[in-house]
Amino acid sequence: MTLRIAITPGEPAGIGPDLLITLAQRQWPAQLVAIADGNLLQQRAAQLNLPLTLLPFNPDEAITCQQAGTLYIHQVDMATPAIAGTLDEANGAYVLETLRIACEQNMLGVFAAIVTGPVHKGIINQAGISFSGHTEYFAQQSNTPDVVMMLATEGLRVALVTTHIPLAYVSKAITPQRLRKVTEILHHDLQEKFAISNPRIFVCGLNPHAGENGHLGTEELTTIIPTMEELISEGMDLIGPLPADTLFQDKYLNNADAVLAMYHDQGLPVLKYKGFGNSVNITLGLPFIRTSVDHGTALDLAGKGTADVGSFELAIKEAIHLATKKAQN
Ligand SMILES: NC(=O)C1=CN([C@@H]2O[C@H](COP(=O)(O)OP(=O)(O)OC[C@H]3O[C@@H](n4cnc5c(N)ncnc54)[C@H](O)[C@@H]3O)[C@@H](O)[C@H]2O)C=CC1
Ligand SMILES: NCC(=O)COP(=O)(O)O
Repeated sequence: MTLRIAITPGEPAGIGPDLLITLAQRQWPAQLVAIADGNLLQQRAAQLNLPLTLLPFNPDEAITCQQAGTLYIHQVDMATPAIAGTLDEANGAYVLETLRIACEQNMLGVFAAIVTGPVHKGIINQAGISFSGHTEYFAQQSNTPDVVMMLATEGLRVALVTTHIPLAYVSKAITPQRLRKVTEILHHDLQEKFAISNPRIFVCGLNPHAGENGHLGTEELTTIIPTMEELISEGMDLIGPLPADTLFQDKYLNNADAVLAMYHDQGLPVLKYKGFGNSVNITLGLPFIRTSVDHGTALDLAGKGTADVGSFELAIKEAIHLATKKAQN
């Protein structure tokens, strides 16, 4: 069965378009539909000296595998032409519109998954649109109250209890309800999406040394341990809370199906140190499959042809893999 995958290249001044054009030089076992401005892709392909034939996307046509050097295009007009490496807030609404269409069309079943390239959160906000990330945006657009950001590389999966919020708000955001919901979604998706029958999840503490019995912070005693005890009594295999500074060692990781970190910069630096360029970001709990890259817009590399395609490639492959499994079930 051939599947149809929506791809949003993200910020037009960043490396997302470059990476998509580079990856379109090969044949894919799925139909890849870029939701983007075709003029941007043609202009960037010329800048990178790569051939690109854009084929108008028609959802009523039969789904065929992607041929090398081609991309299907669902046209969304930019407000102004993009210059590689130079952000322009005039295109903030365009970026959001590509995400909105991708979400809507996935909800309607036109696509089997969404793969997103990197967006620049700052320039979207500068354009007057409140935006903290794809994860939160897709949750809101699909009316999903709780979703989980998980990044995965060979040998390590890291999921986050909180995502794109200021550090000052993290403690308050780690409520028993949120921790329970995140752990349930992670546990469920490790079973359903990754075929792990009884997932073992290692849980980080929030405070240094996991609070040192309340002497260095109390969230472990008031929230994390009681919630974990409840979930363990319901049958989950949870270990922790362990001090985050010593959790990420093979002794634990060799027996872990995932690590649950309390906040963005607790878990992701370790994941990216291990596998930057070879990691994929997967949103768990959404009503559709969504994968993404492990990196940002890398404006310093846009238009130069030197950006590493590894993570974008993995994001497309993982989306095809997850969507194929879902279709088979
Ligand atoms: N999936 C997404 O939409 C993501 C978006 N971002 C956004 O990207 C913007 C820039 O963020 P930064 O923190 O500067 O991170 P960044 O990932 O864009 O750049 C950090 C460093 O990594 C390098 N780098 C990034 N991707 C690379 C690649 N594919 N190949 C080779 N080198 C690469 C860059 O050249 C730079 O030196 C921010 O607005 C951030 O919010 C960040 C992460 C993910
Ligand atoms: N650090 C991950 C990141 O910024 C990408 O998040 P999202 O846009 O996929 O929600």
